[in-house]
Amino acid sequence: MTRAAVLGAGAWGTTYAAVMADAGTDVTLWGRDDAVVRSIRDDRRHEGAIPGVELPAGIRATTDIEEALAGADVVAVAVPAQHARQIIAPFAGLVPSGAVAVSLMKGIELGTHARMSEVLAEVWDLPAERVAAVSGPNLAKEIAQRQPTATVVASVDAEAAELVAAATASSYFRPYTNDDLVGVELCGAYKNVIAVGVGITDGLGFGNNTTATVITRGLAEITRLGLALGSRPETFSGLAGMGDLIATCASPLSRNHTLGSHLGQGRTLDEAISLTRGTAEGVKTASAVQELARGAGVDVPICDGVVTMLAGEAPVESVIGALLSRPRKSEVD
Ligand SMILES: NC(=O)C1=CN([C@@H]2O[C@H](COP(=O)(O)OP(=O)(O)OC[C@H]3O[C@@H](n4cnc5c(N)ncnc54)[C@H](O)[C@@H]3O)[C@@H](O)[C@H]2O)C=CC1
Ligand SMILES: O=C(CO)COP(=O)(O)O
Repeated sequence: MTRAAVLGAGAWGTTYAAVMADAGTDVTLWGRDDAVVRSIRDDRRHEGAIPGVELPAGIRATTDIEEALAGADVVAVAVPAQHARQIIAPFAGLVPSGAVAVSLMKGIELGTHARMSEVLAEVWDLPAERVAAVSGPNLAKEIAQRQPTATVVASVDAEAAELVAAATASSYFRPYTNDDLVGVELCGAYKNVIAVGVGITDGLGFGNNTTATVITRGLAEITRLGLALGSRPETFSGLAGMGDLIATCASPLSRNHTLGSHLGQGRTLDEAISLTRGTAEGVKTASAVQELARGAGVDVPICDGVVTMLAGEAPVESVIGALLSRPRKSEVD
């Protein structure tokens, strides 16, 4: 039986541990908060992150990192992307050699522009074939209720991807594998920026045409940047690309979408953050993606607009006006 550790007992770490337990994997969930861990262990609940859900009996929960990592074949990490490096660094000597480290996170690190699997590999000194990322249309609350969905397990190593896929496959969760790690991670991080943008237009009261336009042109710029970074074109029309954009940009469960809609309704960024429960990665990742795109010489107008609106540097209406009045061009260039 595969043994797994999931680090980070927020909405996604807890849900992913539940998926693993339902898939028959021997899973231990590590969290820093004693009360949360006790509630998961004793009451099979995490009301703060996934209210109303009874977790499977198979999840062990602990605040003891050594206990969580002992003998793990798979180590999955779900903490806020901008803090991941600092959170996981102390565990370097405890990750079993040969384990596959999996990023469940959807962000790009500010300053370094590193993808989260790169952070795991660097901090834990892992070879590329022991690193993977999971990304797709995976709103935690729906999955915790065992609603059907699919996801993508990406790794340059087919065996590593298959190990992770097998450890999570169940009657409601279908993992596909993909060797385009760069593309899959870029999609997961960048869709959060686009979801903030869609949220803003929702908050302004615009309808489905606007949503579809931002999603579609958002996908065009994600694809443009991804291809410049060496990704495969097919990844962007897949589950991690179009699939996750649809889920996140359409759902009120999305924290990025929710945060954007508060901004569109005229709230400040601080107000929007405090009204949005949980981690909205798009806020910091927007600047990281913008810098990454500048370095690659790629035009990312929606991301630029989101960065400007998040910084409060111009009224949202004028940023949208500027986007619409850019010089006309061919759709397919
Ligand atoms: N919630 C969702 O539907 C999904 C989230 N993700 C990604 O998963 C990542 C985590 O998101 P969520 O679990 O939703 O966020 P969350 O805000 O629900 O939970 C974050 C967790 O990280 C923990 N944490 C923060 N600082 C810590 C520290 N210093 N040491 C230990 N733990 C610490 C918090 O206590 C919390 O339990 C993000 O990158 C997000 O984009 C990916 C797919 C779905
Ligand atoms: O990644 C997600 C769905 O796939 C969750 O989106 P939010 O982080 O915006 O809630």
